[in-house]
Amino acid sequence: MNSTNSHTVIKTKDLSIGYRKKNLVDLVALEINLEIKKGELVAVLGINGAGKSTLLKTLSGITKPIKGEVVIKDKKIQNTDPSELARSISLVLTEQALSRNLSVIELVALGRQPYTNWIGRLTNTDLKKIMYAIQLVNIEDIRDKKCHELSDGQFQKVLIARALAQDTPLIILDEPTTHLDLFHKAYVLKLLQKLSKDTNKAILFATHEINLALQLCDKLIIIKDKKTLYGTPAELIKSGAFNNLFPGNLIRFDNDSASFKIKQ
Ligand SMILES: Nc1ncnc2c1ncn2[C@@H]1O[C@H](COP(=O)(O)OP(=O)(O)OP(=O)(O)O)[C@@H](O)[C@H]1O
Repeated sequence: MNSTNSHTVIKTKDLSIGYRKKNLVDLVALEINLEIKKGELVAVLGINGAGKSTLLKTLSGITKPIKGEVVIKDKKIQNTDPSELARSISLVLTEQALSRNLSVIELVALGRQPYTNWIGRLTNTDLKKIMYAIQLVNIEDIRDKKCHELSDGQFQKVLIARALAQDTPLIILDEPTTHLDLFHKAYVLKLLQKLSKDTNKAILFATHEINLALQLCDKLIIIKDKKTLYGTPAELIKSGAFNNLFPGNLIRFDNDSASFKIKQ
């Protein structure tokens, strides 16, 4: 296997993703070749059912590749044990059944699980990382609230703080702006952009907020018709990647404003 550049956080080689049922393979996308580096903010885009969640699940080791490789720290993900993986990738799934009865600080502290001993006792280093994560996301004022008392936007920030406390080189988020209003969508994605630069972590997220992703991300992964395109927003716009992203004639991509418009 070729060794990765020291700035590479995760890469794939001829990766095919999908689901196996008995002897049948349901292929979602194929020949995915991408490389995400430290400090990069990368969005996965595509219409409903294109395969965004499947890609994130495969990159985080939850779903096995159908073919090809996912490589983290020069090692295939299949050969990485779960505790090592938990120190490499933190995963934020908005719909996950997390106890909303925990306080904010307790939920953020769960991010330290990969490092704590079997009774889960937190060391001073753990506490420092928890407080630092809370400070980075600017939620000091709600740290003692119960999670069920929070708005969706506040809860999303708490989940991001938990991922930061886990202190991994890669954070993966599946639709982190679902249920948020336009202001909070922009706020959360701008926060992710700032965190990627301030902490030098790679942050990868799936989203339907294409206009915001075009403005904020370093790179974009587009999944369409089982194929992926990977590049900077400028490269993808230039190659016409957005022109046929959606079916029909309802919306069109406007190159000048780099955004989608309703066809009048
Ligand atoms: N556990 C599963 N088993 C079999 N097929 C699945 C499974 N999960 C998803 N799929 C199928 O894989 C395809 C891609 O689904 P996926 O959830 O990855 O898309 P998505 O781009 O994240 O969609 P959305 O934007 O609606 O969340 C779909 O056809 C879906 O039905």
